[in-house]
Amino acid sequence: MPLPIENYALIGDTHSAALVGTDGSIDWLCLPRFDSPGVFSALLGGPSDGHWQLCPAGEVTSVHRRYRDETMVLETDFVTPTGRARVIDFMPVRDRRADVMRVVECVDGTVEMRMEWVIRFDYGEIVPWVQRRFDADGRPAITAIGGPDAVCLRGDPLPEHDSTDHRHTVEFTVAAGERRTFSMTWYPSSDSTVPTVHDADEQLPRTERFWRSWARKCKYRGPYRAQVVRSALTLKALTYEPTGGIVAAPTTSLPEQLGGERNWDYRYCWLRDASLTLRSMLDHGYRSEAKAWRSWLLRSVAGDPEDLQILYGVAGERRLFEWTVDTLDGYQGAKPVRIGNAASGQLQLDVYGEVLDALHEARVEGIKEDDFSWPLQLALADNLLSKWDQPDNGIWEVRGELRHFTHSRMMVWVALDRLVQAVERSGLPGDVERWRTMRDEVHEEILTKGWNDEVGAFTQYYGGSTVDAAVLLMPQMGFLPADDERFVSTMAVIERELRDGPFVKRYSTEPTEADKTAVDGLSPGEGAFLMCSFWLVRAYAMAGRTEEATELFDQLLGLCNDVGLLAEEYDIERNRMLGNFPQAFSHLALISAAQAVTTAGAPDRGRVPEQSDGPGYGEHHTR
Ligand SMILES: OC[C@H]1O[C@H](O[C@H]2O[C@H](CO)[C@@H](O)[C@H](O)[C@H]2O)[C@H](O)[C@@H](O)[C@@H]1O
Repeated sequence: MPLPIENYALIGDTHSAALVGTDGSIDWLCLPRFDSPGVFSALLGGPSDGHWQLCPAGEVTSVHRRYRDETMVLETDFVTPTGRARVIDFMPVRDRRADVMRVVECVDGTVEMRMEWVIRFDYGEIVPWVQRRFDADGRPAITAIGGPDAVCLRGDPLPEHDSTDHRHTVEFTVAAGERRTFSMTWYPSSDSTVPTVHDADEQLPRTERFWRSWARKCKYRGPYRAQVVRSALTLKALTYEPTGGIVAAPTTSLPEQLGGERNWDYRYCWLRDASLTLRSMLDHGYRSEAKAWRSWLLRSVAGDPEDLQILYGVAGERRLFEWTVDTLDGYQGAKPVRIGNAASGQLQLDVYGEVLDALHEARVEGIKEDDFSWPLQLALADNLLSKWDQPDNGIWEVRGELRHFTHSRMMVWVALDRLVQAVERSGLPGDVERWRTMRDEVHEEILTKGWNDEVGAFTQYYGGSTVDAAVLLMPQMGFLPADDERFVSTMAVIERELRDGPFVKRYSTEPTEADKTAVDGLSPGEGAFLMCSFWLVRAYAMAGRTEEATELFDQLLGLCNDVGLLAEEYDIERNRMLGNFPQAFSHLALISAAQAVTTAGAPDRGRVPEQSDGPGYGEHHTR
């Protein structure tokens, strides 16, 4: 049985990433890319679907783990009755191959360790052909080959094969001061030679230097620096370095409802998620990531703008057909396990607003347009104008009826507004008269059709009677000021209908009296959506409700797991994380809320160097 989601930590090499449990087991890893088939898929089934466990053989009295300061190098300390062993896990920043390295150190006493390595390619389907061989340097290795993939395992001692269930296991003892290293390297099965081993003593400091130098660039200097940097590191770990694409999360099918069907594959680049990530990186000094993402975007959407998709593969791939892995039981039984994402074929008008807003922000930050980037925005504008008034699937990618979602309409306004600003402020060429007229028409339309007098709020969609947390973005996007009485009233309805303690649901998944069909076309029930809570923090801060903003933000920080990570959603009743993990949405929203709280409390804060004295993880977990 896989662990609770919050018991995992992430290691990565900006090509792919692995989840390591508090039990020392790597239960999720896809190689060579984020969206490649899993080589360890125990997370979505059981141990026999592939995992790599390294932990004490006997009783463990406690486990403590942390990232090595501002890096993605994980340290897990296992305390046992006979001593304390430390496992250091990391993925060296890549040159041409993919490695996972695990170092065991005995901190004190003596500890009997156990390693179990179960390698399965293609999401648990392929039991590979395993051999003991020697690499080019004559060192012993175990190689596993299946289809296009091969891996080799090195270390001392190497595990023994158990032919009954195709596991490899070994036990060994470490005494205080002793150290053992293990590594697993992925390579194409067509390579005839086994790659030589990389030296952990070189790779560890090199990997640490990479992450530290990246973290040092973060401009945020307020009381929440530790949490902001951890979130920024997580976003960087979700970036596919060769192309600049950013995945929404490194996992698929971690359920939004335990045992439920709301299981989706997030190992792709959503224009929405990536645009929001880019904005948050730009706000904190990461210009080169912003430029790389812009290039990814330009390449991905190049071609006929009519064919614009709302998500792409990490290298810009368009075919992301959704299918299910029926041989996997799903995370703690939540079936199906989905690969690919059918949302790629949806119409989501808000995406135009998010993309044009992020590119506007890049311009404001001094990233110049080039021969490709402004013509592309003009093409996006033409494309939007050909469909701007159609009903769509909305930000939440509903699989029910298409509607005029108020948030989508607002983001159409954002798209037009940023185009107008490009001409007015940056002197770029464009049909500004037309855009300005349409922008003002859409504004008026939302104020009329999105507003419901009886409810006293902007509703989820035109003609509806329920609310949606996405409307909290109105002041942030510049659509209405935070003290506008219609927004203040909408915020009150959202607090009443969707808020429970620090948690905010994105919308109600229950059918209503007025509308018998659940808006998302799925069976009811899901967790609270963490990004929505961070939006509320920001809305409070913008409305001058500083104390409420700070209090809510501190409570939300308390929901982060012991190493500062957040999933997409939270199960309020069971006090557990839900959904794909860690999710870019949650972390980018944390960064943006931290900035809002910091500057709302003291407008000159946020850029002033000072010591981090904010609350730590897990310290404010109250409802
Ligand atoms: O709620 C149903 C939809 O759920 C997923 O979409 C969510 O994740 C996306 C990636 O983070 C995000 O952009 C979107 O706003 C979220 O609602 C899933 O990917 C969809 O296929 C599914 O219909």
